[in-house]
Amino acid sequence: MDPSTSTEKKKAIAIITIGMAGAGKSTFVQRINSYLHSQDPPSPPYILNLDPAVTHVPFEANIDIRDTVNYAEVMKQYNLGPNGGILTALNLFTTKFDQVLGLVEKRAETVDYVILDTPGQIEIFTWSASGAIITDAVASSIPTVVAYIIDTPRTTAPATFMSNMLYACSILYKTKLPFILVFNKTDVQPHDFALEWMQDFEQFQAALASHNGSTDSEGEPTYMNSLMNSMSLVLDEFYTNIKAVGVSSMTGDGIKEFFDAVEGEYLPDLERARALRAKTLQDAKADSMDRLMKDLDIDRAKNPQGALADRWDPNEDRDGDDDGDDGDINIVDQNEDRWPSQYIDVTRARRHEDEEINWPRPG
Ligand SMILES: Nc1nc2c(ncn2[C@@H]2O[C@H](COP(=O)(O)OP(=O)(O)OP(=O)(O)O)[C@@H](O)[C@H]2O)c(=O)[nH]1
Repeated sequence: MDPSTSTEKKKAIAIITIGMAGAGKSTFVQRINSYLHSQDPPSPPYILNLDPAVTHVPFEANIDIRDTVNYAEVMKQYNLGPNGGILTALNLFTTKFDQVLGLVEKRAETVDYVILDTPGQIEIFTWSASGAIITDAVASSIPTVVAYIIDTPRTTAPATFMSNMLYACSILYKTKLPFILVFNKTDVQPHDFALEWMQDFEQFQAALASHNGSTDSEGEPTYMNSLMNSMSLVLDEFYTNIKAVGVSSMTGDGIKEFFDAVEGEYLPDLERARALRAKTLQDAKADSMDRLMKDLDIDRAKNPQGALADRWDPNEDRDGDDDGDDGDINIVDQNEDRWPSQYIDVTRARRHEDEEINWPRPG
C-alpha cells in the first residue's frame, strides 16, 4: 500500500517536546495533559516518556522507557557516565521502537494527541541516531509537530536569546518538522520582549549593541557585533515561518493558544509533511539504523566486558526488523497491560520461571 495514504483512520497529532535541561518540558507535558483531560469531552492524550534517567515524571506515561531499559544497569554494564548511559539506554530502546510505534499507531485512531517527552539533555535526542529514528518513525506515521520549550526568564539577554534561537533553528533543520516556539515560565517573565525581537530585528540589534557595546576602542564595529548582526538577519528568515506562543506550565496560561497554534495553523501542513516523510522513510530508516548500530559498536568496543554481557549479537538485527528472535522483550502500554514490562537484559543473566524479579523503577 502507498505509505502516504495509509493513515486515513488516524486523527491524532504527535507533539514532540524538546528543550534545554530545566526549560520545563515535563511540567509542560503535565500541563497539556491536564488541559486535555479537562476538555469537554475529556481528550486524554497518549504519552511516551523517553527520558530513562528521570526520577519523577509528573504525569502518567502510557509508555515509559524506564520500564524497558534499566538506565543504572546500562551505566554499570557499559561503564558509562550519566550522559553516555542515557544515550545508550535510548539506543537500546530504539531497537524496540517498532513495537512502540505499533502501540502508538493503534491508539492514534482513538486519541487526539500523542505526546513525547524527551531526555533532559537536549543533544541526546536531537543529535543522536536514535533521536532521528524515533522522530522519523513517529512523523512518518502520524502528523507531528515539535514543541521547542524555552526557559523565558533565562533567555532575556540578547546573546543568550540568539544562541537559543540558533539552536532551535538547527533542530528545525534537522527534523524538518512544523515547529512551535513555546516560551515557558511566563508567570515569572512575560515573553513580549521575545516577540518584539522576533518581529523587528532592528530592535534586537539595538538590544545587542546596548548589551555588548557595538564598537571597539577605535570606533570600529566589533567582530562579535558584526557577527551577531548578520546572524540576527538569518534568524529573521527563520522567524517568518515559525509560530511562537507564551505559556506558563505552572499556571496554565497560554496553553489554549498553544493548541490553537497546533491545530489552526498546521493541520494541513502536518498531513502533507507526514505523507512526504512516509515516502522517503525506507532509505532514511536503513541509514539511521546503520548509524545506530555503529553507535552501539562504539559502546561495545570501548567496553568489551559490557559487550559480552549484552544479550544481542552485534550483527543481529542490522536490518532493523523485529523478526521475533527477541520476542521476550515486550514494550507495554501501562494502561492496558500488566505492569511491569520486561527490561532489555543487558547482563545476559538468564531468568528462571520461578525467579523473583525486582523492577527497580526509579521514583
Ligand atoms: N515558575 C515556573 N516554573 C516552571 C514552569 N515550568 C517549569 N517550571 C519549573 O522549572 C523546573 C524544571 O522543570 P521540568 O519540567 O523538570 O523541566 P525539564 O525540562 O523537564 O527538566 P529536565 O528533564 O531535567 O531537563 C522545575 O522546578 C519546574 O517547577 C513555569 O511555567 N513557571
